Amino acid sequence: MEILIKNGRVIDPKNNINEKLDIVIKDGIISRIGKNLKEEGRNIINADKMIATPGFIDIHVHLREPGFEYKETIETGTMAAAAGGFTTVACMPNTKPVVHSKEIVKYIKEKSKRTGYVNVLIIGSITKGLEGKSISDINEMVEEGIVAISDDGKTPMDNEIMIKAFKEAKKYNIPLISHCEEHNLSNGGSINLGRASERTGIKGIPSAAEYLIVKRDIELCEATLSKLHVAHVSTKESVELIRRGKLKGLNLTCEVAPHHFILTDDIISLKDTYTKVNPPLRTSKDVEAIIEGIFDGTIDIIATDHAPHDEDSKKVEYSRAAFGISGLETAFSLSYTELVLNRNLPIDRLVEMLTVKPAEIIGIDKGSIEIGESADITIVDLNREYTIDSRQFYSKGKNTPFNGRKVKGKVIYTIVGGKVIYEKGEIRCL
Ligand SMILES: NC(=O)N[C@@H](CC(=O)O)C(=O)O
Ligand SMILES: [Zn+2]
Ligand SMILES: [Zn+2]
Repeated sequence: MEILIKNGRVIDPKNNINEKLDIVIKDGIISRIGKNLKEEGRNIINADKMIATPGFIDIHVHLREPGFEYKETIETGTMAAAAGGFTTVACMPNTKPVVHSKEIVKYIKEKSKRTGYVNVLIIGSITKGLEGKSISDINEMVEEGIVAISDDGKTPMDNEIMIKAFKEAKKYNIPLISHCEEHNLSNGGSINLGRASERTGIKGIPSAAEYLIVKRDIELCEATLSKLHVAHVSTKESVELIRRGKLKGLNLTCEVAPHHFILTDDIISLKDTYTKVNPPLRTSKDVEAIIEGIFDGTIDIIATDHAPHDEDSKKVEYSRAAFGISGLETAFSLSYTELVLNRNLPIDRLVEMLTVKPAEIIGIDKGSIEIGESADITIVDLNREYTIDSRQFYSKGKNTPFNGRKVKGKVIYTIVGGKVIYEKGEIRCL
C-alpha cells in the first residue's frame, strides 16, 4: 500500500526546499514529491499545519548493549530514538565488551536488525577496552561497516596512539570522534570548576580539561590530514579553537548537545544528580559562545549524547553518581524552543543540523527527501506545546534535568524505510 503524506511543509535543507508539498512512499522508497497528489488507493497521513523533514540523524548515542542492558537496550534506545524523530542513530562503543573487534560489531548489527526500531550505525573504539594503550582492530571493524572511531567517555592521552589512530581513520576515510578530556585535569571532578563548585563544594573540572585536548587533536588532525569530529563541545575556548581550525581549511567538524546550549551550572545542587554530565554544564559565557558557533556554522550539528542510566547509578552522592543525560526524546523540542523560538535561528538551519550535516560527517547517503531514496521522514507539529515528563520516555533512562520544562514542537510521526514506526505518542510493534 502506498502512503501519501499530505499538505505538510517539506523542509529539506540539502535541496533547499521549504514549501508545502505532498510526498508519496511506495515500497519503502520516496516515489513522488509534488503538489495536490491524488489520494485514491493511498494511505493518507494528514500533515496539514506540520512540517515534514528528513528523518533526524543522531551520531552520538549510547545504546548500552551489550553489557549494560539494565540501563538501555537496542530495543528501548531505538524506541526512544523514534519517539524523538530520529530515524538513524550511531552508537558509541563504551559497552561491555567494548566495541573493539568485528565480533562485537557483528553482534550489534544482528541485534539491531532483530530488535531495532530505527537504523543503527556503529562506532568502533580507538583503543582496545578504551584503555588508551593499543589500537583496536579497526581494519576488520571497517569491513563490518563501522562509520567512525571513538573512545567516547575517555581520551587516549598518549600522542603516539592518537597519531596511529588518526592515520587509521584516514586510511579508511572515516572520522575520528574525539571525547576531549585531559584526565589529569578532570581528575575526579563532577561539575564545572568555578562559582558552582565553590557554592556546592563539589569538585570542579576546569574548562582547560576540554580545550587542551581540542587543541591537541586539531593539531594532530592537521598534521595527519585526517578527519576530526569533536564530540559534545562545552566551552567557549573550544568553539574558538574549532573556528580557527576551520578557517585553516582542516577536515574538522563538531557537535553540541542541547543541554550545553540551554543549561548552565547555576542549576546544580547537591541533590540533583540528573545535572551531572560529561563534559559538565558550564557558564552563561560558554553557552553564548556555543550559540554564536551555531549561528556562524562553527558548530556543525546537534547530537544528543543520549546517555541513559539506571536509578542506582544516579541516586547516590553527587560525586559518585554516573555522568549522563537521557536525551533522545527531548532533543528536537528543546532545540526548536531554544534556538528557533527564543533566539531566531532559521528552522531550515536547525533541520540541517539534525539531518544532512550529520549524514555528511559520517559519510552516509541519508538526510534528505529525494525520489528514489529510502523513506526516512519525520513529521513535527511546531505549534504543539507540552511539558517534558520523563515517566513517558520509552528510554529506560529517566535521567533528564529537563523534567517539567515547557517546550514547543512535538514529533507526531516517525517513518523509517517507509514504515510508520511512531505515531502520536505510540510506538508501532515491529
Ligand atoms: N556524556 C556522559 O556524561 N556520559 C557518557 C559518556 C560520554 O559521552 O562521554 C556515558 O556513556 O554515560
Ligand atoms: Zn564523551
Ligand atoms: Zn557520549
